[in-house]
Amino acid sequence: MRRVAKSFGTVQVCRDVDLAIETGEFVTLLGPSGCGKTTTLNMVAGLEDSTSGDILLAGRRVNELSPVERDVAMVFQNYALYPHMTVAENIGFTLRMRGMKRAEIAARVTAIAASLELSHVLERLPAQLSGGQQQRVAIGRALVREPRIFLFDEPFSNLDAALRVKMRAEVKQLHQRLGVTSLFVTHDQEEAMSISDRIAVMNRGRVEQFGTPEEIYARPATRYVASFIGNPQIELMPGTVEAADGRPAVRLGAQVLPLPGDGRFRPGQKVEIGIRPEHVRLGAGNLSASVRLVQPVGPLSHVVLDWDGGSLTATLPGFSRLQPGERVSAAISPDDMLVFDQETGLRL
Ligand SMILES: Nc1ncnc2c1ncn2[C@@H]1O[C@H](COP(=O)(O)OP(=O)(O)OP(=O)(O)O)[C@@H](O)[C@H]1O
Repeated sequence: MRRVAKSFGTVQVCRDVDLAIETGEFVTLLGPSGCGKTTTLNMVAGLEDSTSGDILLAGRRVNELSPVERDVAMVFQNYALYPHMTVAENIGFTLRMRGMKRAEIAARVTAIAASLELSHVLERLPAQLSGGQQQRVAIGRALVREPRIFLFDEPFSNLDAALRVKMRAEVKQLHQRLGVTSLFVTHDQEEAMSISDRIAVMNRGRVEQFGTPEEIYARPATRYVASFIGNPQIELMPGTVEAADGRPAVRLGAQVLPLPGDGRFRPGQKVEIGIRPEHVRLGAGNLSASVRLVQPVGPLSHVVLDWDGGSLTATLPGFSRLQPGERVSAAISPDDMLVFDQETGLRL
């Protein structure tokens, strides 16, 4: 997509969306409700016209082409299976519409059903399937057409949490096997991180950052991206850069924490410091805090700390023995701190 914009009347919902998706790539549009993800996907699908800009598929402008001519396949939140047709008939439906021979349809349906582990339910009606199976039928129906691009609009949002995690893995494995270019929409950052080759983080109709899960997580371009990705959320604290013993440091309330000495910072600069929970090390360091809350989640414990600069969450391995009210000292390596310009929100 090149500089794509979309307005509904006077309301602009997408601006300057530039996304170059490689053939075979799995890309996710991630952002909160209303940020324009579905509208962007619909413009790729041809279900919605763009107000300006180019939609390109395999290098060709397709703005004027219908959804069918674009050769894209869409999987929606509600699977929209035909209730009176069997699984086999649902999967083969578009092929029958195209007038393909029965034997060829049967062969394709059999192959797709095998890859989606649906072979044993081919003669059932959708109502006789679990939610996950229905979802796989919907994917099978899209796959059987051998589309150029697969578009998914929050396909797992109607499933319970456990099934959602399972379906993520299934879709990812399917993509690894078949390599169909895919564009996936979700507001769930963990889903996006776990499934994508690259993620486009959207905010109010714009793409704030387009990168691999690691780039987005470890090197967020903006404060918004940093706070949207990560669970527990990154802790953000306003501070001012100063020089301590000739080295840059940041003052957060009464505490002073060293910053990397690579020339990125100047004294007096207003910044916002981002600290991820796994970067807070307890037991050594000059940040003195008290334990407010210990939340074990199995492999990890999230420990919420109070200090005079605010609160901070530390993620520790296993079951923490810390008690509420206990005093601890914490250290954060300068290289682990994400520093943003307070005004622009851009990472420095
Ligand atoms: N047909 C329409 N007419 C007017 N406004 C619309 C229309 N479709 C979407 N919008 C508005 O455009 C904005 C973006 O909607 P969109 O559905 O793309 O967001 P989204 O990020 O997919 O959110 P969600 O996850 O809630 O679906 C919203 O503010 C929405 O109200």
